[in-house]
Amino acid sequence: MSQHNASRIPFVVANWKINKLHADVAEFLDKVNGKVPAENVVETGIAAQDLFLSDMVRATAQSPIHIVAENVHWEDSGAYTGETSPKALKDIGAKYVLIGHFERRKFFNETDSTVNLKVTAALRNGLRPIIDVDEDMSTYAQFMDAEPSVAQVAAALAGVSVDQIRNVTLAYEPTWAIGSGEAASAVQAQKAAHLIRQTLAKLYSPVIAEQVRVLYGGSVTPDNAREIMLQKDIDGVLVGTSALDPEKFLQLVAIAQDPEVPEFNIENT
Ligand SMILES: O=C(CO)COP(=O)(O)O
Repeated sequence: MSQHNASRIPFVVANWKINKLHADVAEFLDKVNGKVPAENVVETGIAAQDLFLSDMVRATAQSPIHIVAENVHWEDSGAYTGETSPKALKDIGAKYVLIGHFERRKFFNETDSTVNLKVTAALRNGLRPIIDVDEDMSTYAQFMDAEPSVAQVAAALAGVSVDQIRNVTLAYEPTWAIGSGEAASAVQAQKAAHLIRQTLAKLYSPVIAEQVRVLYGGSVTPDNAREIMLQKDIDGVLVGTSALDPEKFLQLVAIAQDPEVPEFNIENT
């Protein structure tokens, strides 16, 4: 993982989806504040519902944890009832935004073209996109061609400049692994991350491809994270269920910090 390139600091991102209430958010942050490493060692982010983000920015003001939105609109302002402006997210102190998550594609009709509009809107406003690319079982069979993932990467990044790509993180999340308890194997995840990196090399350059972070997401737990994070092209994890638990979140961060260490002891944090 990141030891291969200094710009690829390991990154652990929690995606809470819509699973926490106000009091749960405060309790979680109380438990992890002061226990995550500096952001030049492991970067950490927590994605939550928009309505909690301002409170979370305040609660983590003294912490390196970054606050992540789960979605964003592609226009900065205007008559778009119910949407969230990228300008407003930047204004409240959000740093990253998830774009193109499989659940957004499945339940809210997001397409490659709306993903691309959102990516460019985020970058225009100084937000860093974490772009999800997925793959379903039927395409996995022809995985070495892996056109869907490759096509999603290319479509999401249309119009993204060489300067902007440095602020982009990609996340490979196979649809069948999300919430299923069945993560991709480390080898499968590595193959996909490598393919994403090859796509970046074609779109930009081999040097840039080595500088962009690629995460894995889908049923990551403290038990399987170590092997996944040891893979050469994987720079971190995007975690749903396990990251609802503050202790597991801290375990994942500790693994990202040093995946070679076999056992993590929470007492040592
Ligand atoms: O969707 C995910 C992260 O974005 C993964 O969710 P799970 O970790 O619950 O599989």
